[in-house]
Amino acid sequence: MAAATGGIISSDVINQALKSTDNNHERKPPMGLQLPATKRLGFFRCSYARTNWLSSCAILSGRVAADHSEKSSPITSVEDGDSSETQQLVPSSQQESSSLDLMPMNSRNLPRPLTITDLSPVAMHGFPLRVAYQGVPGAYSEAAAGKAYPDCEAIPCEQFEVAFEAVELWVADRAVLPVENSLGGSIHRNYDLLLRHRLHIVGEVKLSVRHCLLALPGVKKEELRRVISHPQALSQCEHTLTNELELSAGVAREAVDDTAGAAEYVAQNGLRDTAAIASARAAELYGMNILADGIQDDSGNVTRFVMLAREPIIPKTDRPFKTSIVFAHDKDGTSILFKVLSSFAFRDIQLTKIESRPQRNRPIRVVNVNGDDDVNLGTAKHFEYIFYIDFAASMAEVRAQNALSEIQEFTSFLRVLGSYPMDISPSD
Ligand SMILES: O=C(O)C(=O)C[C@]1(C(=O)O)C=C[C@@H](O)C=C1
Repeated sequence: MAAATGGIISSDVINQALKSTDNNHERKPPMGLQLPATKRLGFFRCSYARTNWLSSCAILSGRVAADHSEKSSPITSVEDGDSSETQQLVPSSQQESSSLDLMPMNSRNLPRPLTITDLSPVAMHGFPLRVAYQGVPGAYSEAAAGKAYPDCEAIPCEQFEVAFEAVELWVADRAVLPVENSLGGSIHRNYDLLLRHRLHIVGEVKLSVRHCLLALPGVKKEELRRVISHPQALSQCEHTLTNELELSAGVAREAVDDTAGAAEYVAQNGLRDTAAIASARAAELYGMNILADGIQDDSGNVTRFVMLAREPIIPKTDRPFKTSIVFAHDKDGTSILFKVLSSFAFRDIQLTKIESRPQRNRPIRVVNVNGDDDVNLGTAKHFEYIFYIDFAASMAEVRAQNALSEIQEFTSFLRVLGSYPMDISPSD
Protein backbone atom coordinates (compact mmCIF):
# COMPACT_ATOMS: atom_id res chain seq x y z
CA MET A 1 0.00 0.00 0.00
CA ALA A 2 1.30 3.42 -0.90
CA ALA A 3 0.69 6.45 1.26
CA ALA A 4 -0.82 9.42 -0.51
CA THR A 5 1.61 12.22 -1.20
CA GLY A 6 -0.90 15.04 -1.33
CA GLY A 7 -1.52 15.52 2.42
CA ILE A 8 -4.72 15.06 4.39
CA ILE A 9 -8.00 15.94 2.71
CA SER A 10 -10.11 18.35 4.70
CA SER A 11 -13.65 19.57 4.11
CA ASP A 12 -12.10 22.86 2.94
CA VAL A 13 -10.32 21.00 0.18
CA ILE A 14 -13.57 19.37 -0.88
CA ASN A 15 -15.44 22.70 -0.86
CA GLN A 16 -12.62 24.31 -2.78
CA ALA A 17 -12.81 21.48 -5.29
CA LEU A 18 -16.51 21.99 -5.79
CA LYS A 19 -15.97 25.68 -6.50
CA SER A 20 -12.81 25.31 -8.47
CA THR A 21 -12.81 25.24 -12.22
CA ASP A 22 -9.14 24.62 -12.65
CA ASN A 23 -7.83 21.12 -13.03
CA ASN A 24 -4.59 21.36 -11.11
CA HIS A 25 -5.31 18.25 -9.07
CA GLU A 26 -6.69 16.36 -11.96
CA ARG A 27 -5.76 12.77 -12.35
CA LYS A 28 -4.30 12.31 -15.78
CA PRO A 29 -6.53 10.59 -18.33
CA PRO A 30 -5.35 7.26 -19.72
CA MET A 31 -2.11 7.45 -21.68
CA GLY A 32 -2.37 9.48 -24.83
CA LEU A 33 -6.08 10.01 -24.47
CA GLN A 34 -7.16 13.58 -25.09
CA LEU A 35 -10.60 14.49 -23.91
CA PRO A 36 -12.40 17.74 -24.49
CA ALA A 37 -11.81 20.21 -21.68
CA THR A 38 -15.43 19.90 -20.64
CA LYS A 39 -15.24 16.12 -20.37
CA ARG A 40 -11.94 15.43 -18.65
CA LEU A 41 -11.85 12.57 -16.21
CA GLY A 42 -10.94 14.93 -13.43
CA PHE A 43 -10.77 14.47 -9.69
CA PHE A 44 -13.53 16.95 -9.22
CA ARG A 45 -15.77 16.29 -12.14
CA CYS A 46 -18.17 13.44 -11.86
CA SER A 47 -20.45 14.32 -14.75
CA TYR A 48 -18.33 12.45 -17.27
CA ALA A 49 -20.52 9.46 -18.07
CA ARG A 50 -19.11 5.97 -18.03
CA THR A 51 -20.37 5.34 -21.56
CA ASN A 52 -18.49 8.35 -22.89
CA TRP A 53 -15.48 7.16 -21.05
CA LEU A 54 -15.73 3.68 -22.57
CA SER A 55 -15.99 5.09 -26.06
CA SER A 56 -12.93 7.18 -25.33
CA CYS A 57 -11.13 3.96 -24.44
CA ALA A 58 -12.22 2.47 -27.74
CA ILE A 59 -10.85 5.52 -29.52
CA LEU A 60 -7.63 5.11 -27.61
CA SER A 61 -7.21 1.49 -28.64
CA GLY A 62 -8.12 2.56 -32.16
CA ARG A 63 -5.30 5.03 -32.05
CA VAL A 64 -2.81 2.39 -31.00
CA ALA A 65 -3.93 0.06 -33.78
CA ALA A 66 -3.94 2.84 -36.34
CA ASP A 67 -0.52 4.02 -35.21
CA HIS A 68 0.88 0.58 -35.93
CA SER A 69 -0.67 0.06 -39.33
CA GLU A 70 -0.78 3.52 -40.79
CA LYS A 71 2.73 4.70 -40.10
CA SER A 72 2.77 6.54 -43.40
CA SER A 73 -0.67 8.09 -42.97
CA PRO A 74 -0.50 11.04 -40.67
CA ILE A 75 -3.12 11.10 -37.95
CA THR A 76 -5.30 14.11 -38.47
CA SER A 77 -6.83 16.07 -35.71
CA VAL A 78 -10.51 16.79 -36.19
CA GLU A 79 -12.48 19.11 -33.98
CA ASP A 80 -15.70 17.66 -32.68
CA GLY A 81 -17.37 21.00 -32.32
CA ASP A 82 -17.11 20.86 -28.53
CA SER A 83 -13.52 21.80 -28.16
CA SER A 84 -10.42 22.15 -30.26
CA GLU A 85 -8.63 19.90 -27.74
CA THR A 86 -10.54 16.86 -28.95
CA GLN A 87 -8.68 14.57 -31.29
CA GLN A 88 -10.67 12.20 -33.45
CA LEU A 89 -7.98 9.83 -34.46
CA VAL A 90 -8.80 9.26 -38.09
CA PRO A 91 -6.08 8.50 -40.63
CA SER A 92 -6.35 11.20 -43.30
CA SER A 93 -6.55 8.58 -46.03
CA GLN A 94 -9.86 7.41 -44.59
CA GLN A 95 -11.64 10.62 -44.03
CA GLU A 96 -13.21 11.01 -47.42
CA SER A 97 -14.38 7.46 -47.95
CA SER A 98 -15.77 6.80 -44.54
CA SER A 99 -15.50 9.51 -41.99
CA LEU A 100 -17.16 7.26 -39.38
CA ASP A 101 -14.44 4.60 -39.44
CA LEU A 102 -11.89 5.16 -36.77
CA MET A 103 -9.37 2.86 -38.47
CA PRO A 104 -8.96 0.53 -41.43
CA MET A 105 -11.35 -2.42 -41.36
CA ASN A 106 -8.63 -4.98 -41.26
CA SER A 107 -9.15 -7.72 -38.70
CA ARG A 108 -5.51 -7.58 -37.63
CA ASN A 109 -5.97 -4.00 -36.57
CA LEU A 110 -9.39 -4.18 -34.98
CA PRO A 111 -9.36 -2.82 -31.48
CA ARG A 112 -9.32 -5.43 -28.75
CA PRO A 113 -12.66 -5.54 -26.94
CA LEU A 114 -12.53 -4.12 -23.47
CA THR A 115 -12.34 -6.76 -20.77
CA ILE A 116 -13.34 -6.54 -17.16
CA THR A 117 -9.69 -5.95 -16.18
CA ASP A 118 -9.58 -2.87 -18.40
CA LEU A 119 -12.38 -1.44 -16.34
CA SER A 120 -10.56 -1.88 -13.06
CA PRO A 121 -8.95 1.45 -12.16
CA VAL A 122 -5.85 -0.42 -10.99
CA ALA A 123 -5.14 -2.17 -14.24
CA MET A 124 -6.45 0.37 -16.67
CA HIS A 125 -4.75 3.54 -15.72
CA GLY A 126 -1.64 1.94 -14.28
CA PHE A 127 -2.47 3.88 -11.11
CA PRO A 128 -3.17 2.18 -7.80
CA LEU A 129 -6.71 2.26 -6.46
CA ARG A 130 -7.17 5.42 -4.36
CA VAL A 131 -8.74 4.57 -1.04
CA ALA A 132 -10.00 7.30 1.30
CA TYR A 133 -9.90 6.75 5.07
CA GLN A 134 -10.47 8.96 8.08
CA GLY A 135 -7.39 9.91 10.05
CA VAL A 136 -3.70 10.37 9.39
CA PRO A 137 -1.05 7.76 8.50
CA GLY A 138 -0.75 5.22 11.29
CA ALA A 139 -4.53 5.20 11.98
CA TYR A 140 -6.20 1.79 12.14
CA SER A 141 -8.39 2.87 9.25
CA GLU A 142 -5.25 3.16 7.11
CA ALA A 143 -4.34 -0.42 8.07
CA ALA A 144 -7.89 -1.52 7.19
CA ALA A 145 -7.60 0.18 3.77
CA GLY A 146 -4.36 -1.75 3.21
CA LYS A 147 -5.98 -5.02 4.25
CA ALA A 148 -8.96 -4.45 1.97
CA TYR A 149 -6.90 -3.26 -1.02
CA PRO A 150 -3.26 -4.32 -0.57
CA ASP A 151 -1.79 -2.23 -3.41
CA CYS A 152 -3.89 0.85 -2.89
CA GLU A 153 -2.88 4.44 -2.44
CA ALA A 154 -4.34 5.31 0.96
CA ILE A 155 -5.72 8.85 1.10
CA PRO A 156 -6.07 10.40 4.59
CA CYS A 157 -9.20 12.51 5.21
CA GLU A 158 -9.97 14.78 8.14
CA GLN A 159 -13.49 13.53 8.83
CA PHE A 160 -15.66 10.55 7.87
CA GLU A 161 -17.84 12.84 5.78
CA VAL A 162 -14.84 13.97 3.74
CA ALA A 163 -14.03 10.35 2.91
CA PHE A 164 -17.59 9.88 1.60
CA GLU A 165 -17.32 13.04 -0.48
CA ALA A 166 -13.89 12.09 -1.79
CA VAL A 167 -15.45 9.03 -3.43
CA GLU A 168 -18.49 10.91 -4.67
CA LEU A 169 -16.29 13.55 -6.27
CA TRP A 170 -13.86 11.01 -7.81
CA VAL A 171 -10.97 12.16 -5.63
CA ALA A 172 -10.90 8.56 -4.42
CA ASP A 173 -12.15 5.26 -5.88
CA ARG A 174 -13.17 3.69 -2.56
CA ALA A 175 -13.61 4.64 1.08
CA VAL A 176 -12.90 2.28 3.97
CA LEU A 177 -14.75 3.31 7.13
CA PRO A 178 -15.27 1.73 10.57
CA VAL A 179 -18.85 0.81 11.46
CA GLU A 180 -18.53 -1.25 14.63
CA ASN A 181 -16.09 -2.50 17.21
CA SER A 182 -16.36 -5.64 19.32
CA LEU A 183 -15.83 -3.65 22.55
CA GLY A 184 -16.95 -0.10 21.78
CA GLY A 185 -20.01 -0.95 19.67
CA SER A 186 -21.33 0.94 16.66
CA ILE A 187 -19.72 3.98 15.10
CA HIS A 188 -23.03 5.83 14.77
CA ARG A 189 -21.72 8.67 12.67
CA ASN A 190 -21.00 6.32 9.80
CA TYR A 191 -24.47 4.76 9.98
CA ASP A 192 -25.97 8.24 9.62
CA LEU A 193 -23.63 9.07 6.74
CA LEU A 194 -24.43 5.82 4.91
CA LEU A 195 -28.01 7.00 4.72
CA ARG A 196 -27.21 10.57 3.76
CA HIS A 197 -24.86 9.61 0.92
CA ARG A 198 -25.55 7.39 -2.06
CA LEU A 199 -22.47 5.18 -1.96
CA HIS A 200 -22.72 1.38 -2.00
CA ILE A 201 -21.14 -1.10 0.39
CA VAL A 202 -18.95 -3.36 -1.76
CA GLY A 203 -17.09 -5.27 0.94
CA GLU A 204 -16.18 -5.54 4.60
CA VAL A 205 -12.92 -6.07 6.40
CA LYS A 206 -12.31 -6.97 10.03
CA LEU A 207 -9.16 -5.75 11.71
CA SER A 208 -7.68 -6.74 15.04
CA VAL A 209 -6.96 -3.55 16.92
CA ARG A 210 -3.99 -3.63 19.30
CA HIS A 211 -3.63 -0.36 21.16
CA CYS A 212 -0.45 1.06 22.69
CA LEU A 213 0.07 3.84 25.22
CA LEU A 214 2.51 6.26 23.59
CA ALA A 215 4.51 9.07 25.16
CA LEU A 216 7.49 11.18 24.18
CA PRO A 217 10.83 9.38 24.59
CA GLY A 218 12.02 9.57 28.20
CA VAL A 219 8.57 10.33 29.66
CA LYS A 220 7.46 8.10 32.55
CA LYS A 221 3.92 7.00 33.30
CA GLU A 222 3.96 9.00 36.56
CA GLU A 223 4.44 12.28 34.65
CA LEU A 224 1.17 11.89 32.70
CA ARG A 225 -1.75 14.23 33.32
CA ARG A 226 -3.76 13.49 30.19
CA VAL A 227 -4.48 10.61 27.79
CA ILE A 228 -5.80 11.56 24.35
CA SER A 229 -7.19 9.43 21.55
CA HIS A 230 -10.17 8.65 19.33
CA PRO A 231 -13.26 8.17 21.58
CA GLN A 232 -13.57 4.54 20.45
CA ALA A 233 -9.96 3.84 21.41
CA LEU A 234 -10.44 5.50 24.82
CA SER A 235 -13.51 3.38 25.49
CA GLN A 236 -11.76 0.21 24.32
CA CYS A 237 -8.96 0.76 26.89
CA GLU A 238 -10.75 2.40 29.83
CA HIS A 239 -10.62 -0.58 32.16
CA THR A 240 -6.90 -1.21 31.55
CA LEU A 241 -6.03 2.49 31.87
CA THR A 242 -7.78 2.78 35.23
CA ASN A 243 -7.19 -0.58 36.83
CA GLU A 244 -3.94 -1.90 35.42
CA LEU A 245 -2.00 1.22 34.47
CA GLU A 246 -3.51 3.18 37.37
CA LEU A 247 -4.05 6.25 35.24
CA SER A 248 -7.19 7.62 36.82
CA ALA A 249 -6.80 10.16 39.61
CA GLY A 250 -5.59 13.42 38.06
CA VAL A 251 -5.24 11.95 34.56
CA ALA A 252 -7.87 13.33 32.18
CA ARG A 253 -9.18 11.58 29.05
CA GLU A 254 -9.59 13.71 25.96
CA ALA A 255 -11.16 12.75 22.66
CA VAL A 256 -9.55 13.72 19.36
CA ASP A 257 -10.29 12.85 15.72
CA ASP A 258 -8.15 9.74 15.38
CA THR A 259 -5.59 7.65 17.24
CA ALA A 260 -2.57 8.41 15.04
CA GLY A 261 -3.52 12.09 14.98
CA ALA A 262 -3.28 12.01 18.79
CA ALA A 263 0.26 10.63 18.60
CA GLU A 264 1.21 13.22 16.00
CA TYR A 265 -0.21 16.02 18.16
CA VAL A 266 1.77 14.96 21.25
CA ALA A 267 4.96 14.62 19.21
CA GLN A 268 4.59 17.89 17.32
CA ASN A 269 3.85 19.89 20.45
CA GLY A 270 6.43 18.16 22.66
CA LEU A 271 3.80 17.44 25.32
CA ARG A 272 5.55 15.62 28.15
CA ASP A 273 2.41 15.39 30.31
CA THR A 274 0.25 13.80 27.60
CA ALA A 275 0.05 10.23 26.32
CA ALA A 276 -1.76 9.01 23.19
CA ILE A 277 -3.51 5.72 22.57
CA ALA A 278 -2.53 4.60 19.07
CA SER A 279 -0.90 1.84 17.04
CA ALA A 280 2.72 0.71 17.14
CA ARG A 281 3.00 2.02 13.56
CA ALA A 282 1.93 5.47 14.77
CA ALA A 283 4.69 5.29 17.43
CA GLU A 284 7.21 4.59 14.69
CA LEU A 285 5.90 7.28 12.34
CA TYR A 286 5.84 10.06 14.93
CA GLY A 287 8.89 9.07 16.99
CA MET A 288 6.96 8.13 20.13
CA ASN A 289 7.88 5.65 22.84
CA ILE A 290 5.61 2.68 23.63
CA LEU A 291 4.92 2.83 27.40
CA ALA A 292 2.48 -0.10 27.32
CA ASP A 293 1.48 -2.46 24.50
CA GLY A 294 -1.82 -4.32 24.03
CA ILE A 295 -3.81 -2.08 26.40
CA GLN A 296 -7.26 -2.85 24.93
CA ASP A 297 -9.62 -4.29 27.54
CA ASP A 298 -10.00 -7.55 25.63
CA SER A 299 -7.40 -9.21 23.44
CA GLY A 300 -10.08 -10.00 20.86
CA ASN A 301 -10.60 -6.34 20.00
CA VAL A 302 -11.83 -6.28 16.43
CA THR A 303 -13.14 -3.36 14.35
CA ARG A 304 -15.33 -3.99 11.33
CA PHE A 305 -14.88 -1.64 8.38
CA VAL A 306 -16.97 -1.37 5.22
CA MET A 307 -15.65 -0.60 1.77
CA LEU A 308 -17.70 1.94 -0.18
CA ALA A 309 -17.85 2.65 -3.90
CA ARG A 310 -19.88 4.72 -6.34
CA GLU A 311 -21.22 1.57 -8.03
CA PRO A 312 -22.61 -1.57 -6.36
CA ILE A 313 -21.04 -4.94 -7.07
CA ILE A 314 -23.03 -7.77 -8.66
CA PRO A 315 -24.08 -10.11 -5.85
CA LYS A 316 -23.13 -13.75 -6.27
CA THR A 317 -23.66 -17.05 -4.50
CA ASP A 318 -20.21 -18.59 -4.99
CA ARG A 319 -19.10 -17.60 -1.47
CA PRO A 320 -20.69 -16.32 1.72
CA PHE A 321 -22.30 -12.92 1.18
CA LYS A 322 -23.78 -10.38 3.50
CA THR A 323 -26.42 -7.78 2.68
CA SER A 324 -26.96 -4.49 4.53
CA ILE A 325 -30.33 -2.75 4.47
CA VAL A 326 -31.89 0.29 6.11
CA PHE A 327 -35.61 0.83 6.59
CA ALA A 328 -38.19 3.01 8.31
CA HIS A 329 -41.94 2.97 8.77
CA ASP A 330 -44.31 5.90 9.04
CA LYS A 331 -47.16 4.37 11.01
CA ASP A 332 -47.23 3.80 14.73
CA GLY A 333 -46.58 0.14 14.19
CA THR A 334 -44.90 -1.36 17.20
CA SER A 335 -44.99 -4.74 15.53
CA ILE A 336 -42.99 -3.61 12.50
CA LEU A 337 -39.70 -4.87 13.83
CA PHE A 338 -41.25 -8.19 14.74
CA LYS A 339 -42.61 -8.54 11.19
CA VAL A 340 -39.25 -7.68 9.61
CA LEU A 341 -37.39 -10.12 11.82
CA SER A 342 -39.92 -12.86 11.02
CA SER A 343 -39.38 -12.33 7.28
CA PHE A 344 -35.78 -13.34 7.83
CA ALA A 345 -36.41 -16.02 10.46
CA PHE A 346 -38.98 -17.90 8.33
CA ARG A 347 -36.41 -18.16 5.56
CA ASP A 348 -33.58 -19.22 7.85
CA ILE A 349 -31.62 -16.08 7.14
CA GLN A 350 -29.25 -15.19 9.97
CA LEU A 351 -29.01 -11.58 11.07
CA THR A 352 -25.48 -10.46 11.91
CA LYS A 353 -26.24 -6.93 13.10
CA ILE A 354 -29.17 -4.71 13.99
CA GLU A 355 -28.88 -1.03 14.77
CA SER A 356 -31.39 1.74 15.33
CA ARG A 357 -30.80 5.45 14.83
CA PRO A 358 -33.06 8.45 15.37
CA GLN A 359 -35.07 9.52 12.35
CA ARG A 360 -33.49 12.93 11.99
CA ASN A 361 -36.12 14.40 9.67
CA ARG A 362 -38.92 13.38 12.05
CA PRO A 363 -37.42 12.42 15.40
CA ILE A 364 -40.64 12.62 17.46
CA ARG A 365 -44.22 11.47 16.93
CA VAL A 366 -46.99 12.70 19.23
CA VAL A 367 -49.54 9.98 19.94
CA ASN A 368 -52.72 9.71 21.98
CA VAL A 369 -51.95 7.43 24.86
CA ASN A 370 -55.19 5.48 24.61
CA GLY A 371 -55.73 5.09 20.90
CA ASP A 372 -56.56 7.57 18.15
CA ASP A 373 -59.99 8.69 19.33
CA ASP A 374 -59.43 9.36 22.97
CA VAL A 375 -57.42 12.56 23.45
CA ASN A 376 -58.66 13.05 27.00
CA LEU A 377 -56.02 10.81 28.48
CA GLY A 378 -53.30 12.99 27.02
CA THR A 379 -50.54 12.48 24.53
CA ALA A 380 -47.08 11.00 24.59
CA LYS A 381 -43.98 11.72 22.56
CA HIS A 382 -42.57 8.64 20.88
CA PHE A 383 -39.10 8.67 19.37
CA GLU A 384 -38.88 7.65 15.74
CA TYR A 385 -36.19 5.29 14.54
CA ILE A 386 -34.52 4.08 11.38
CA PHE A 387 -33.31 0.49 11.47
CA TYR A 388 -30.19 -0.96 9.93
CA ILE A 389 -29.93 -4.70 9.46
CA ASP A 390 -27.10 -6.87 8.13
CA PHE A 391 -28.06 -10.40 7.14
CA ALA A 392 -26.03 -13.38 6.00
CA ALA A 393 -27.33 -13.91 2.47
CA SER A 394 -26.69 -12.57 -1.01
CA MET A 395 -29.23 -10.54 -2.98
CA ALA A 396 -28.67 -13.14 -5.70
CA GLU A 397 -30.54 -15.66 -3.51
CA VAL A 398 -34.27 -16.02 -4.00
CA ARG A 399 -34.90 -16.26 -0.25
CA ALA A 400 -33.25 -12.86 0.27
CA GLN A 401 -35.23 -11.33 -2.60
CA ASN A 402 -38.47 -12.73 -1.18
CA ALA A 403 -37.67 -11.50 2.31
CA LEU A 404 -37.07 -7.98 1.02
CA SER A 405 -40.16 -7.84 -1.16
CA GLU A 406 -42.19 -8.86 1.88
CA ILE A 407 -40.46 -6.26 4.07
CA GLN A 408 -41.13 -3.61 1.45
CA GLU A 409 -44.85 -4.16 1.96
CA PHE A 410 -44.87 -3.09 5.59
CA THR A 411 -42.15 -0.43 5.59
CA SER A 412 -42.42 3.11 4.26
CA PHE A 413 -38.80 3.21 3.17
CA LEU A 414 -36.33 0.45 2.33
CA ARG A 415 -32.88 0.73 0.81
CA VAL A 416 -30.27 -1.95 0.12
CA LEU A 417 -26.94 -0.44 1.13
CA GLY A 418 -25.00 -3.27 -0.48
CA SER A 419 -24.65 -7.01 -0.98
CA TYR A 420 -21.01 -7.99 -0.62
CA PRO A 421 -18.64 -10.86 0.25
CA MET A 422 -18.38 -11.57 3.95
CA ASP A 423 -14.94 -11.18 5.49
CA ILE A 424 -14.21 -14.71 6.59
CA SER A 425 -10.45 -14.31 6.94
CA PRO A 426 -8.99 -14.57 10.42
CA SER A 427 -8.75 -10.95 11.61
CA ASP A 428 -5.11 -9.94 11.94
O1 LIG B 1 -8.51 6.50 15.00
C1 LIG B 1 -8.23 5.54 14.26
O2 LIG B 1 -7.10 5.07 14.19
C2 LIG B 1 -9.29 4.96 13.47
O3 LIG B 1 -8.99 4.34 12.48
C3 LIG B 1 -10.71 5.09 13.93
C4 LIG B 1 -11.18 3.94 14.79
C5 LIG B 1 -12.72 4.01 14.97
O4 LIG B 1 -13.36 4.90 14.48
O5 LIG B 1 -13.24 3.11 15.63
C6 LIG B 1 -10.89 2.67 14.13
C7 LIG B 1 -10.54 1.57 14.79
C8 LIG B 1 -10.41 1.55 16.26
O6 LIG B 1 -11.59 0.94 16.70
C9 LIG B 1 -10.32 2.90 16.84
C10 LIG B 1 -10.59 4.00 16.13
